[in-house]
Amino acid sequence: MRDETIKIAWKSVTKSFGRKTVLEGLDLVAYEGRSLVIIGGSGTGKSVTIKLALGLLRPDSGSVEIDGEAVEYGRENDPGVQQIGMLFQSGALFDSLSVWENVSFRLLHAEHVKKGEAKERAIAALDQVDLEADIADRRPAELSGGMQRRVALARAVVGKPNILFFDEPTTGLDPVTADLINQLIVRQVKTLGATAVTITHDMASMRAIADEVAMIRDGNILWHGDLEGVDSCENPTVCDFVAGRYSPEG
Ligand SMILES: Nc1ncnc2c1ncn2[C@@H]1O[C@H](COP(=O)(O)OP(=O)(O)OP(=O)(O)O)[C@@H](O)[C@H]1O
Repeated sequence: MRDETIKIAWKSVTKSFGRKTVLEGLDLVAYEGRSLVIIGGSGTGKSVTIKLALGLLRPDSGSVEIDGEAVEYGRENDPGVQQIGMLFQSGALFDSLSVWENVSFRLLHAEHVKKGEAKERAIAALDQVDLEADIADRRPAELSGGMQRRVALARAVVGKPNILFFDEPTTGLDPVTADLINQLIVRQVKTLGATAVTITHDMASMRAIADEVAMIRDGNILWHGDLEGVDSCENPTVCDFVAGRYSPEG
């Protein structure tokens, strides 16, 4: 039986930038312990949808709720946000910091964990993504792109969050490395029992990660259903999008 507890709810969310309306009354839910993948054309508002849930953007109207409580704009450093892990597009590591300092950045600077303990926890998180402790003192620039992405994943999970956001986690990686990242993401989501919300243009990644898929179009959710519904073509526009077929409607 599926756990139908709603973890994150976007409720009639509207968001414009200048005269451009990006989200127009968007309704979406992410269920506890499930992995939701958001797809849609470029510039349709996928990143904006996640940024609203992180409190990095404020909706013009409507709201985003986590565990039934409205997300407040600018609350990234609040204790409540500690339960959220985020993997940004292309990893976004700090070049001037060592690998372990990157992984434990939030532990050191927001939670004020002591250095020794923070390093131990960083090494444990690196182990979770199959990276050896001996890379902890290296700089990100010394690592391959795939390893950097794993470090970024370790950083997202080090605080044992119960919500994980992934923004284009496989962009720029070769298919084999992308597959490894997908597997590590699935493993982390399952180990933590987290609710995951992923944005991707990579349909192989969607298939590997998703329990559910939602497609954004024209400022709202065109379709939201189980991954199987994509393959059985419940919605022809979603089906065309996933198959990479141009559709004048889409
Ligand atoms: N801070 C901002 N200021 C002005 N415009 C913005 C801002 N953030 C997003 N936008 C605009 O909102 C629209 C949606 O952006 P968003 O990044 O959410 O798209 P996306 O669906 O994630 O696209 P992509 O798949 O190409 O990454 C775009 O037209 C973008 O230019």
